[in-house]
Amino acid sequence: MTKQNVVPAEVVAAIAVASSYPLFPYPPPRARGRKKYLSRLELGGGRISAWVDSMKASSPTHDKGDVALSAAPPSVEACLDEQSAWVIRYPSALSKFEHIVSASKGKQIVMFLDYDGTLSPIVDDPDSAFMSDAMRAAVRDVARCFPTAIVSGRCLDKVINFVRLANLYYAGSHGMDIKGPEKPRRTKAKPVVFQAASEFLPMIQEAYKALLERTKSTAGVKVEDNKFCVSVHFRCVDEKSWSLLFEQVRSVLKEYPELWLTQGRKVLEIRPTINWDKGKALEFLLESLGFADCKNVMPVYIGDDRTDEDAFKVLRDRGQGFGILVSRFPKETNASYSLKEPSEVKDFLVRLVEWNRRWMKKAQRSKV
Ligand SMILES: O=P(O)(O)OC[C@H]1O[C@H](O[C@H]2O[C@H](CO)[C@@H](O)[C@H](O)[C@H]2O)[C@H](O)[C@@H](O)[C@@H]1O
Repeated sequence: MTKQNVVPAEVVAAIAVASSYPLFPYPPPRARGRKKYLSRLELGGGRISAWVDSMKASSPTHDKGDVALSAAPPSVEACLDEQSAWVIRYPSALSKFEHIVSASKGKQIVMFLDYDGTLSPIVDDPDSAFMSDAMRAAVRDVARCFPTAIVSGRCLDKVINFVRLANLYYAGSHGMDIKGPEKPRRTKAKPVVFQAASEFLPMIQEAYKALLERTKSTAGVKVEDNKFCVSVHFRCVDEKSWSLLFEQVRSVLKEYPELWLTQGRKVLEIRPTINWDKGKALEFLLESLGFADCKNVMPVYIGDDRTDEDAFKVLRDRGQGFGILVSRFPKETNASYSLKEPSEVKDFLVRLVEWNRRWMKKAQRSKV
């Protein structure tokens, strides 16, 4: 078999799509401070085509046919080169497992897990994004070994219902709604309940209703109420209607200058203009767990989406722990390692639990 034969068609397609839309590399261009997301003013006419291009490039995993959109798709060799260079830069967390655990020795691992695309595979219907029983068992076992948090764009209740595990920390609405277990295991840990954007709740609910109303003529759209943010899904919307949909969303945002627009995997996300994201939630949780200034903590964050980049960046800036990006395709990221898909996330968690068991046994034996 030649090298070319082993390139999966969807990898070629996805790289082609990503390369066709250079305006919005992954992660999206960063402006300082509050300009991180596009505000009302920045949603002016000139940006629409860029947003629509970015909508096309989001979540290529699910849209193999997108390759046809590219005027001149890159060659298979170019895709291969890019893929191999990327894997060298962001090696698989499974192949570097020994390296990862040896860096964790003597440190307290704290596990942060995104939900969609990390614990559950991406599916067309957001209400059917269930995690497998095997994944649930892996997360349950990890949470028995290390403090574990689920950090999601979903609203808190929804993500708790999907995961259905006690003794975990949950951060919903992109970290704006945080809840810890009733009885935290760590003695130093404070009971956690925190809402970063409560004053925005009436406005978000109003905007949610307006978005439902304004986008109802667009077939396939799904507007999801995530309590402190709203998701407008376009995964099932015909691509020809994307600019119209963007216009409809933009017309609502014009009425709410305190709300911002960001983008995830085939989803437009509307959220309050507060300086709070998954990275801030990670810091908040570390502090609540009593690890604020601790040198011996090893936070591990696994996520697949643009919003997870905020958490990866916090870890990079702290020089502590590491981020793992879940992606089958080359993407710019602040993570250090990669995993291809949720099934690899499960394998990684299972290995971590096994390693911890062996380590604990060894430690006990050496005490006797
Ligand atoms: O932070 P996350 O837990 O990753 O949540 C981000 C968004 O995930 C969900 O949407 C994504 O997954 C759906 C189900 O697989 C998929 O249909 C959609 O296209 C993806 O964007 C969720 O529905 C959103 O509300 C979250 O913001």
